[in-house]
Parts: sequence; C-alpha cells; structure tokens
Amino acid sequence: MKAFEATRIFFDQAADRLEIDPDLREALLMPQREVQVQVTIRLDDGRLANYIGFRVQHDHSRGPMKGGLRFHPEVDLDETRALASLMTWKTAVVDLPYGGAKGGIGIDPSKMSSAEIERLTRAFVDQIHDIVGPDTDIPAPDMGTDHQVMAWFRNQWEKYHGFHPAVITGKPVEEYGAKGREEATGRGVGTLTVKLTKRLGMDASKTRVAIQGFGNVGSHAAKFLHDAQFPIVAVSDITGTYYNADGLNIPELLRHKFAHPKGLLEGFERAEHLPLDALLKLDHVEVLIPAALGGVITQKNAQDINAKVIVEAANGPVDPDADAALHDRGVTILPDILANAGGVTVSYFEWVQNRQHYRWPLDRVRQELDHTMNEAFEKVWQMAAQHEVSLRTAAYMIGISRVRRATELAGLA
Ligand SMILES: NC(=O)C1=CN([C@@H]2O[C@H](COP(=O)(O)OP(=O)(O)OC[C@H]3O[C@@H](n4cnc5c(N)ncnc54)[C@H](O)[C@@H]3O)[C@@H](O)[C@H]2O)C=CC1
Ligand SMILES: O=C(O)CCC(=O)C(=O)O
Repeated sequence: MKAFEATRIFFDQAADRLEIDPDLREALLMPQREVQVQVTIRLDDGRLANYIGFRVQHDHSRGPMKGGLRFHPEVDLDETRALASLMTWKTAVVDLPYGGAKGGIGIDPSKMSSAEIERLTRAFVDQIHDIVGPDTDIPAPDMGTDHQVMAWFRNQWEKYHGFHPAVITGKPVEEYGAKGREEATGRGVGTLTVKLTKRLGMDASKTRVAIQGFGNVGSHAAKFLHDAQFPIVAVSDITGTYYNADGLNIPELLRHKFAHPKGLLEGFERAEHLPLDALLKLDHVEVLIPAALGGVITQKNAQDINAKVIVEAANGPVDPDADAALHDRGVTILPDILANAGGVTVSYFEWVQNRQHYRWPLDRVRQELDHTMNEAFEKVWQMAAQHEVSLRTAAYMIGISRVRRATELAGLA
C-alpha cells in the first residue's frame, strides 16, 4: 500500500468518529503545497549527477510548518506527502504551535562522500530557500540526515537571507543547536514505552524489547530502556539482526556503532547474528519498536509478530491492514504521531531558544520534554477509553480536532 493511502485510511477512521463532512476532510487532508526540484551536483570523480528533491508543506493553520529532511533511496513524492501529513497531526497531538511539512532527496547517503553530501545539501537549499524560513517552514533531521547536514543547510540559507539560526533545528549544539535534540526522539519513545508498559501491568525487568533500526532514534531508545532495566534482546540495522536471549550489552553496542566509520553494527561479535527480517518474528519478545523505515509491518507478516506491544518510533511502520489485524489480536500499538513526537518537541524548544538568543540547560530540556510527552499520552489514553477506540484513532482524533478548530477559527472561504 502506498504511504499516503495508508495515512488517509487512518485519517478517515478518526474523521468518521468526529463526523467530519467530506469537503472539509479533503481540505484538511490534502497538502497546501508540493515542490519538486532538480538537484545537480558534481561528484568527487568529476561526473555530474542529478537527483530529485521534494518539500511538501501540508498544513499551516496552527503555525509555521515543521518537519524533517530525509536522504534515502526510497524518497518520492507520495512518501513525502504522507510524512508531511503525519507532521501536521503529530505537532497537533503534542500541541506545538506548528503545522506539518517534510522533505527529502532520493539518494543513498551511505554511498556518497561527506563532500558530496555537503554539495547536495547546498544545491537543495539553492532550489528551495525561498519557501522555507523561521516563520514559514522549518526543516530538521530525519533518516539519513544529521546535525552536520543541518549546519550546511543553515549556512547556505543564510547566504540568501542573513543570520537566522531558527530556520532549521537539530543543529550542532555549538552552532545554535539545543542540548538534548539528538537524544529527544529516542528519549520520548523510551519515556512512553515505560509509561505504557506500566499502565498495562508489565514489569520492566521481564519485558523483553526488540528494536528495528539502530540509528539516531533506535540507539537512543535502546539506551533509555536499557537504563530503565528493560532487557533489549535484539537490535538491527542494515547489516542484520543482533540477538541475545538474556539481553544485549547496549553500552558495548553503542561503542561499536560509534567506532564504525558508517555508524553500523557490522562486525559486532558478542551477539548472535540473524537475518534482517528475523527481528520482527522473534518468539520471546514483549515489546517491538520499529525505528527504521515505514511500511515494514503489513498483512503479510503481521501474523508472525509475537510482541504484545508495538511502539512506533518510525513514521508509518504499520500499514492499516496490519493495524486492524494486530488490534483484533489484542496487540497494543502506540502510534507514531504520539510515540516519536519527542524529536519535534525539542526542535520546538531549539527554535524558541534561537528566537530568544537564550540557551536552556539539558535538564530543563529533558524536564519539559517529559512533561509534554506525558501530558499528550494521558490525553490520548483518556480519549481512547472514552470513545472505545485504539490509541491510534484517539491520537488522530485529538490532532485532527485541533487542526479543524484552527482552520475554522481562521475562517473558511
Ligand atoms: N531523527 C528524528 O528525530 C526522528 C526520526 N523519526 C523516524 O524514525 C525513523 C528512524 O530515523 P533516524 O533514526 O533518524 O534515522 P537514521 O538514519 O539515524 O537511522 C536509521 C537506522 O535504520 C537502519 N535501517 C535502515 N533500513 C533498515 C532495515 N530494513 N532493517 C533494519 N534496520 C534498517 C539503518 O541502518 C539505521 O541504523 C524514521 O522512520 C524517521 O522518520 C521520527 C521522528 C523524529
Ligand atoms: O524535529 C522536527 O522538526 C521534525 C522531526 C520529524 O521529521 C518527525 O517527527 O518525523
């Protein structure tokens, strides 16, 4: 199923409950603007290469649009549109004064040099600098991009528009970045995993966790949950699944990742090495955390999943057919638009600090992040109980209601 079709189905399930009429649904669901650009760079070997870049601006009724930049071979317009719409509902669920957007380029950054990625980022900014800005659309990191890419982006944008670090978030801490942004998405995932499992009566030390993806989000979620005494029995990255039935040594895995030139787990010997797809099907796992790509859990493999709880650290990892099948089997799914909202929440704190020329200490960032995540969780939990719907439908109902209210207050023509 295409990514935007999947988000439309989730949107409709909530819109039905909210009894939103078809015209307004279409207005809320479709993006405000979609931009596709050609990004041409000279490769290190002297050849010219052309790539396609996208920025989809989904909704701005609640504030400037906000959302990450993805560098990955599968980036296309449909996926970017879906991810942009998720940002609109996500910023609304955690009640940030933002709308939603997303962008990306269809490349494989692992096959490019750092100099090529810098040229690519700068060429992309040359193409889209007019449509982004601190009061209009503020990018941030996502898959395949990091604080260095954010620093290049900001530097190139400021060549056109002058000093304004709030044009992008997720910057290096020494270059106007917020302390705690890098860990924020994983920390938010960890905080809500602890909260949800407690609510379901599960004991941390007996709750085995498997995490798909050991990049920014997966590795920080693993660290948080390891510190909270959860046994992490499996993690994976593009080089395969690493498994230990008694719990992996997460600090050792992190040291291995940071020592590897491409940040991979390849060559880690103190775990059983299993194929990539083994992670989703492991027998003795209570919590599954997909933290890599979207669309990984479908009708085809949903029946192989043995976990009781799925925490969606990735955007769109479970498609609607699998979602329904897992729900019927009693699996609790904490949806992406709540579970991974920690990243954009600390991006908001970074933007606020940049605009005030003021810096918060790490403990303030963490405290405010934890507060935001806990409050949003409680609202979603209550909504689900009150309307007897899944946590996903409840989260969409909250997000859509807030966007609908802002749209109506602004006045529809
Ligand atoms: N970075 C952020 O602050 C946020 C990220 N997210 C979402 O979290 C997910 C991960 O993002 P990041 O950690 O930032 O990306 P990243 O680029 O830092 O890491 C991605 C990880 O996934 C692994 N991976 C890729 N394909 C895989 C596969 N088929 N099986 C297993 N592992 C695979 C990679 O090897 C890498 O370890 C994405 O869906 C992203 O949209 C959501 C909210 C914020
Ligand atoms: O930090 C941000 O502004 C956006 C992060 C993001 O792209 C996401 O939450 O999916």
